[in-house]
Amino acid sequence: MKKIVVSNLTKIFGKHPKKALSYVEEGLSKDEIFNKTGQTVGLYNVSFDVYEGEIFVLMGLSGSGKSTLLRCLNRLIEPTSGLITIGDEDVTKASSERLRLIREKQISMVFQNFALLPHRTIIDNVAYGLEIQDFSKEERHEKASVAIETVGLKGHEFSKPSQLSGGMQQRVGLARALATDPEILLMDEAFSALDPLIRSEMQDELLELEEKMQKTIVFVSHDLDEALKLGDRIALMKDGEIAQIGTAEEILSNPANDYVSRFVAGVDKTKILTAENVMKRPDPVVSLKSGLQVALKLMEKHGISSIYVVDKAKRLQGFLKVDDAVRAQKAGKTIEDVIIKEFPKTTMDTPLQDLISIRAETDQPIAIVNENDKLVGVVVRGSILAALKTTEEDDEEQVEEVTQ
Ligand SMILES: Nc1ncnc2c1ncn2[C@@H]1O[C@H](COP(=O)(O)OP(=O)(O)OP(=O)(O)O)[C@@H](O)[C@H]1O
Repeated sequence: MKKIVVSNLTKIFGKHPKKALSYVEEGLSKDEIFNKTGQTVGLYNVSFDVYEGEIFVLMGLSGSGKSTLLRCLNRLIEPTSGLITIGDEDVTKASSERLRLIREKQISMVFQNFALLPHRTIIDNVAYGLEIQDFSKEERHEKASVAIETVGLKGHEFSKPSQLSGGMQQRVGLARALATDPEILLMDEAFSALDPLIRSEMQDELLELEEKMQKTIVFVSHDLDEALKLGDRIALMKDGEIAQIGTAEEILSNPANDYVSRFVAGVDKTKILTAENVMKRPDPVVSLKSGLQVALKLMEKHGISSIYVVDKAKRLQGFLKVDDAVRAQKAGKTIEDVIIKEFPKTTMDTPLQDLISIRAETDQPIAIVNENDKLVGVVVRGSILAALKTTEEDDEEQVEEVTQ
């Protein structure tokens, strides 16, 4: 279900957006527009949806418009034009009183610099959002304690922020955002100020928390690895526009243009892509009860030297080699007598790097099965090589393999 819908959002910084807008429409660059008008194009014609319960990452270089876009969602920055719908509500039309309520109850923000109040204890920092909502002290502390426990800071309730490490302070920031139980979390470079190890730990914890909480999260990051790790989907921004939206796999395996290709060029695809991204259809297969004759016919028709064998429920039973099948048929045997049951088999979420290791140890294609052991795909060497190539030109040279 769509939680946030952004349509044709534009933000021009400056007092005379109209002139700048007409220049953007003419195709002038951001710099040219600034030189001519003194106005800065923050965002131009941005549209995307965020689904309930997903982590949607806004990624891009410095100045590409990530923070502007994030802040437009709760109108900390006023859009110049366009529509933002949250749930059923058009946020661009919300009154200032309604906006206050939305920010208090529906959308929380986590900032890079933690933004904690230095003289307050951790529990009172976390309870801050509840305090403005006039909860009693008892209720505030009760809810804040739960949030503190959620982020793993139990025992630190009465410390002051300066007594905590950077990583712990950002946990407080997260707990404060969670304490009001918002539907949406906006996280602006929330982990960027942390040391790499702590940062990676926080990313893992956010993923774990998200699994339990199922909040809708919009996460700004300029770090590609972070975006790939956290994002269910990623919007890659360039000069105030969206260059591509997609899952990490989609962006890596099918970059929309040269800019995206260059942006993701250094990524180790073997850790991101999985069997699901590289497998091909297991076509054809033969069922156990069809018998050797049908199996041989299918192999001949498709020009293949082996075939997977499935049972009535399409569960994978093994595979059959053409030579074995011919010999068995002559000897009056059945598929069961010659079916090979030892073969590489794995699931759709197996990373490419593991597929490569499996493939290195065997000549057989790798069978990909679902949770019911049904054959859903097959990975041949050509599919792995093709996935590792980056440019379209390379793709044309795809190595074909006909073992299957
Ligand atoms: N208040 C402002 N007034 C004028 N220009 C602004 C303002 N805020 C942002 N901009 C400009 O809008 C563009 C987008 O900035 P934004 O901060 O959204 O980028 P960003 O991708 O978040 O960058 P960073 O990672 O450095 O924070 C930039 O050119 C920036 O200079």
